[in-house]
Amino acid sequence: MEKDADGFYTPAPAGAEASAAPSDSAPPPPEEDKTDLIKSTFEVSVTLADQQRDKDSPLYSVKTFEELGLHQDLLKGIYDMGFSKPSKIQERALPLLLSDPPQNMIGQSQSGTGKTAAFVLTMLSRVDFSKNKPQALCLAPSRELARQIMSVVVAMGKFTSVQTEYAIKDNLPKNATNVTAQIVVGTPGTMTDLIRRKVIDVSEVKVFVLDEADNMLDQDGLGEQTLRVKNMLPRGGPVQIILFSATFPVHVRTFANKFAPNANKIELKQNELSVDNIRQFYMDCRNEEHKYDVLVSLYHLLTIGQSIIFCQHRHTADRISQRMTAEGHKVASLHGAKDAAERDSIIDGFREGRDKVLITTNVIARGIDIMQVNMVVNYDLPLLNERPGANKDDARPDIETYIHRIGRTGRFGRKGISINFVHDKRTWSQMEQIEQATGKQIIRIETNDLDEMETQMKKALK
Ligand SMILES: Nc1ncnc2c1ncn2[C@@H]1O[C@H](COP(=O)(O)OP(=O)(O)OP(=O)(O)O)[C@@H](O)[C@H]1O
Repeated sequence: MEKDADGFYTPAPAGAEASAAPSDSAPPPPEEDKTDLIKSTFEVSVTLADQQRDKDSPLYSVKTFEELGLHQDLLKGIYDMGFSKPSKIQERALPLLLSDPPQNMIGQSQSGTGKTAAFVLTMLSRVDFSKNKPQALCLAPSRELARQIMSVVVAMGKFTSVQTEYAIKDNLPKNATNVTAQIVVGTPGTMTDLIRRKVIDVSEVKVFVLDEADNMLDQDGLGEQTLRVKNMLPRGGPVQIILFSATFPVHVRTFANKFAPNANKIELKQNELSVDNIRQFYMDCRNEEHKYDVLVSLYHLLTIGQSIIFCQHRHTADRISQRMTAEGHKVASLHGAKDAAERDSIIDGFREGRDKVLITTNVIARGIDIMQVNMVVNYDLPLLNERPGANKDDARPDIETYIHRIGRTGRFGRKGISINFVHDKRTWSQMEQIEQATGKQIIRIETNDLDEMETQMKKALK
């Protein structure tokens, strides 16, 4: 993050993190890559200060962090991270989260508006650093997100003596016996396993956080595993349950209310679900093969900043990344079938800007926060789980996943672009359903006029 003398915020230039990395791993972009498009991203003078003064912005706040009742050491951590003013969700949620006696919370706010800080600051505020026992547990749907949340815990807790531990696959040694860290962040399967084996003693746990809570509670997803963790928590002492997400579809709300009874609630209206700084486009492709050709023709634009290409299936992600690599393009691919170490190194490489194009599945559709990502491509539109034997033509779009996918760009007030590939009647109708559900227009761009495409994109990023 970069701020100028007036407190204005300038989006981090593409590859900014990379320039902080050793020079052999992240060479500066060649001069010829610095097209008008990249300049336009640099020169965007949308200021964070302006957005934080606009009542309608999710980044708006009246108060300062000092007024939210945070400990001095945490304020130091916040300022050290470069934050100056809270966002709307932080301003509204933190006083409720920190009040005593602790109350449950169901909090909703658009992607990239700072929910992580709200629950991380709560965990850091509630734990007793003098006790060497787990006191706050946080669950996320993917190891990538758990690792990212942990990096926020560590950064915000930099001026405290907090100890942390992961509950993610292949992280703790097989013979680990006793976790002494106060804050444990992980995924539900591994967390359950470690609690069952008494590696994690939950007797002192007082905060339980679910990030991407609608996904974590969904019976078609991680719901069962998450409930298992909750049922192992101490029943005597009150545990503060905190659920956060950008989306809470109707079908999980009832369960969320049961899971976090009597919670304070912060909710969004249906037409507020995605932020306006993400401009949405679609490209009319002729067929599956043409989708691939169009993607390749976009390669130059994809690499100006960073981009994420979402596919519905792992094999598609593998196939197109292998094909593009064989044709001399540099792309990375990530999905759940890769082993833990490989997943870590792929996402780290992308985060550090060594790779600019990441081809993936829904595994990182949620939560992943990489500022330089200014483009998301839905190579395949996200679909709800197809029931065995169901007619393919009836497949419905997965609106929540769509909102989370496009939310990988346009983080904390930055501009971003999303492009949907449609290639037949079915995908066209699915896109229309998405447009209707989100209330946001999706604009057509030509597939065969690269100059026109670049012009439109420049405009969108301004
Ligand atoms: N008050 C603040 N001032 C400046 N930057 C902030 C502030 N709060 C959060 N950020 C930054 O904004 C980005 C987005 O925050 P975060 O990842 O918490 O969003 P989120 O609401 O959890 O999004 P998602 O729904 O996609 O998970 C992060 O890079 C974070 O460091």
